[in-house]
Amino acid sequence: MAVIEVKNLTKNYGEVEALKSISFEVQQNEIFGLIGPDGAGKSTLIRILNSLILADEGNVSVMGKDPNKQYQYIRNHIGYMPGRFSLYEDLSVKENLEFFATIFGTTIKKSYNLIKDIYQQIEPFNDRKAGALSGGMKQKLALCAALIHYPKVLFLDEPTTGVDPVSRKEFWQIIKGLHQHNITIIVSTPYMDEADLCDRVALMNDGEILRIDTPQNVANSFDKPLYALEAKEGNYKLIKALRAYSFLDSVFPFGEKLHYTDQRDDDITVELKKHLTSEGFSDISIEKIASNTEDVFIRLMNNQKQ
Ligand SMILES: Nc1ncnc2c1ncn2[C@@H]1O[C@H](COP(=O)(O)OP(=O)(O)OP(=O)(O)O)[C@@H](O)[C@H]1O
Repeated sequence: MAVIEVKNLTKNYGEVEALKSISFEVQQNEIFGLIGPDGAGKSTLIRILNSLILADEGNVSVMGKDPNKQYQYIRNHIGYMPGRFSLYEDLSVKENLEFFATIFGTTIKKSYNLIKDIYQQIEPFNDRKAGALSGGMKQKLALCAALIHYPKVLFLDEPTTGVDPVSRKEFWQIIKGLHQHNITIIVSTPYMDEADLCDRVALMNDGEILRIDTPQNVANSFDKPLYALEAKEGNYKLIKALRAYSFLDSVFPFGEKLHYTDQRDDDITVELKKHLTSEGFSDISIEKIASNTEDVFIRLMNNQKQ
């Protein structure tokens, strides 16, 4: 059964088209990732699903309810962790949790089974003011607060943005652990590597969904042979030379190398090396590689611009 159904959803802020007629479904107990850069429309989408803002057009159903009309039901049965820390900095860890538990007519004790793995990590700081916690701890507290009423659906808006790599990894272990509690999770992130940790992802850019699929299918959907390139002269000169090459299909920086596709589909390694040598490049390395989610995303975004 689909827990979330979105059909032709549109949202504008004045001239800005934040969501351009998007459609998708999220199934029960999925970890569904909204992957995309700043401004893609992820927060807008999450806020509409949460009943915090209204859509301009389209149909939305969350747990079978319309966020415009049955927002009280939705708010009682979802958990929401906004992008910015939104708890009370002047209250202690325990006071914050007790406050949110009271709002939902529950207690920390009643929710303990669900939150214990996370809560145990912040419990030693129970009396510390939330404002004095480290970034990773604040994030765990916010997650506990979002879970305090045993939500059926959990929305996490960029929970790992600005978080150090170790805390990011820990946080994803926690998300995975929530799976066993039968909670459907919608998580947004600008980090492409986090796509692989979701069951399915929607790649979003500029108010549109460019692709929805499992991370494996997305990564495998690159439609051309892909090469990683480098040369002693450096990426800047190499990109310039490749842009002038008549067989170029696409080239973009990727980590310390360049990722390159050619108009020809047969193996061009020897041919391209010869060409770059004739252009004065040395220590040239050209390697045929497997694509990943980021390659596919960059390609889809480039196609979207054209
Ligand atoms: N309240 C608002 N008023 C005007 N424009 C807005 C408002 N909220 C968002 N936007 C614009 O709508 C577009 C989508 O923004 P949104 O915040 O949904 O994207 P996002 O993918 O969550 O990215 P971010 O990480 O920057 O929040 C952006 O162009 C943004 O500037």
